[in-house]
Amino acid sequence: MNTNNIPPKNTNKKGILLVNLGSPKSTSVADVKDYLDEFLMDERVIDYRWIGRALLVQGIILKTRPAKSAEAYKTVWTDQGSPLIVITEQIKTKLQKLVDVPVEIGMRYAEPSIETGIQKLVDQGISEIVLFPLYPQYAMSTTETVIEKAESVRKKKFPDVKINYIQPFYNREDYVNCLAESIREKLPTHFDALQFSYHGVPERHLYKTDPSNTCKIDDANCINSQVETHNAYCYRHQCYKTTELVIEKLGIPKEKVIVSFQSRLGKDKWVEPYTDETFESIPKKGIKNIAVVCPAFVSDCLETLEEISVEGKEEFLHAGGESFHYIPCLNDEDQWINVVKTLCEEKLNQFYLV
Ligand SMILES: C=CC1=C(C)c2cc3[nH]c(cc4nc(cc5[nH]c(cc1n2)c(C)c5CCC(=O)O)C(CCC(=O)O)=C4C)c(C)c3C=C
Ligand SMILES: [Fe+2]
Ligand SMILES: [Fe+2]
Repeated sequence: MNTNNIPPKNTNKKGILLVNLGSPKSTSVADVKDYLDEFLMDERVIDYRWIGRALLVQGIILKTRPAKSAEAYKTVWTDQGSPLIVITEQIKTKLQKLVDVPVEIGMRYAEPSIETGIQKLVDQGISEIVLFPLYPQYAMSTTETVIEKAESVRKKKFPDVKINYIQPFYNREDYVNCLAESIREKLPTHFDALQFSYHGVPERHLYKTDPSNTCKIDDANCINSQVETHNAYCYRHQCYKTTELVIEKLGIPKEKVIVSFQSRLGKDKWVEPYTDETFESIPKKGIKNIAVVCPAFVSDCLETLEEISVEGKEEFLHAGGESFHYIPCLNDEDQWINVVKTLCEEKLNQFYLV
């Protein structure tokens, strides 16, 4: 019996699961179609009732998009596979050298799945997992669907496993410092504007996930909101907050900064301004030399390497722009891996407190 009031040491084996979005198995049209089917049939991505979602995704989008997306994937694919998965593996390898618990990766869509990742940890005797959704800002279509999926897998297949989830880190000082430093190192000497292009979401998602019902998608009731419950769940607020904190560290005035949202899909209204429209309009306003960074992504992927660095650049130059400088994501930079380590260790320690 423990008589000295010291809690018994928690000797359960612990591990880390890094979770990213996922990519198709290959660049074949069939594999891209399977991937898009799983991704877009997620009710937290296309949030229509099942029948509406199936009509839109399987009846319309999957008829033409897989072929187009497969061509795009071919332009970024590496000998090791999809950049997103290769880079997530690199993050894992570097993190593994810094922590004394096993690290695995899992993808929300396709393979290696979240279930595969948890299974690998369980096979090593682990029963307490820190799961890290690799998204700085919260969104229903990213953080929330990862947690939902992991909980459903856990309940069905691993009921004795405990999972602690790392929360969005969009405003953490260590993350902001590391992003600012990474941008500073890569900024060209001359630029008219630094553009922060975040992945877009439909405006409807913001209303849906706002527990405070106060978001009006404007400055006062979104960007500058002081309502904590709004701020904790508003993707748009968090994107603007990351931007504000990073440019403050960089000492770049607001007037030299553009925030925009990329990769919209379908006919719904998505969060504005749209990145592609910005690329087409700003050269006419005299902004001809830009640097672009994409902080919704921690690892480079199709949406940064093709949509921004190739297509976006073409759009901008075609519209009269003179220089377009893409700033890569944090990928496996050492300072970022240290932030990942700190976030994981904070959550690992919480297992000892319960
Ligand atoms: C970083 C955060 C992301 C959010 C928010 C997000 C929302 C979202 N995405 C789609 C549709 C597509 N996204 C696609 C690719 C893609 N999306 C993200 C991240 C977020 N998505 C990443 C990292 C990637 C790249 C994956 C890769 O393999 O490199 C695609 C597939 C590619 C294509 O066909 O263009 C689609 C489709 C929606 C509808 C949505 C929110 C509702
Ligand atoms: Fe996406
Ligand atoms: Fe908001």
